[in-house]
Amino acid sequence: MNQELITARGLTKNYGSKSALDHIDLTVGRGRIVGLLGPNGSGKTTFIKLLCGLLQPTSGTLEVNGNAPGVETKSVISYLPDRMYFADWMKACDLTDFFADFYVDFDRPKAMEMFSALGIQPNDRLKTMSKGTKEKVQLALIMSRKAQLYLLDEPIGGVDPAARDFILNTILTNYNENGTVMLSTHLISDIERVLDEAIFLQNGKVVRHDTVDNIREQEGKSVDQLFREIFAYGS
Ligand SMILES: Nc1ncnc2c1ncn2[C@@H]1O[C@H](COP(=O)(O)OP(=O)(O)OP(=O)(O)O)[C@@H](O)[C@H]1O
Repeated sequence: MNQELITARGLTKNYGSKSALDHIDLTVGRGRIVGLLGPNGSGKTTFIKLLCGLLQPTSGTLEVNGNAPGVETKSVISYLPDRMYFADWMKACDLTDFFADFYVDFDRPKAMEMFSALGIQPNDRLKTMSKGTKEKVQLALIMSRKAQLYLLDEPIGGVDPAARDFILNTILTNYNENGTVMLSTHLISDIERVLDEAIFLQNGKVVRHDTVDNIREQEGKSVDQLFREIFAYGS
């Protein structure tokens, strides 16, 4: 198992004449926490959906664990989409049943523990919860799988700053250590303390992929500062 977890070669995705990802080459190893960073429309969600097998590349190749996204890779990926996909009438505890049925790697006691730490009542229905609480429920479920790759599309967008810290600590302490977490976000200053690596996307191209330590050492600035410079309007 020494191959890279993610390998993209010349990965390109077009929507009609619009190019969302343009000849991406990158590799990501195991046990990493990786930030997928870029302005609106830079291709973050498209990349995540390609990894999940929800979209097919227009050209180039993409592999997770040496396999093109498909049935085999789906069983090792735990995916938090950018919007809620559960029916509103479901209770938090119904969702744990659902996950237990679907995923052999789901750890129900862990999910219940996380619900409790996040102040989520298992018998509450989603429709009675605030947007941020629904996000916490989803994240607790997603992180309670023992997956190899966690793909989190904007996991902390809707939650308050105190909950953000708690969620980031949850990500740090609760995921499978040999697994990799890739998360897209605009809240870079909030998340950069947990990141090992950052991938900067701009107009569907990787403009920088480096470890956070290298960025800090070589640039003498935080990832958030570097992002603001690279993507400054009018620059
Ligand atoms: N279904 C679609 N049909 C046509 N164009 C699309 C579609 N989905 C995305 N795009 C375009 O592809 C580009 C990349 O979109 P994507 O959603 O991957 O970006 P993003 O970095 O996730 O953006 P955001 O930060 O706003 O969520 C954008 O120009 C977007 O308009």
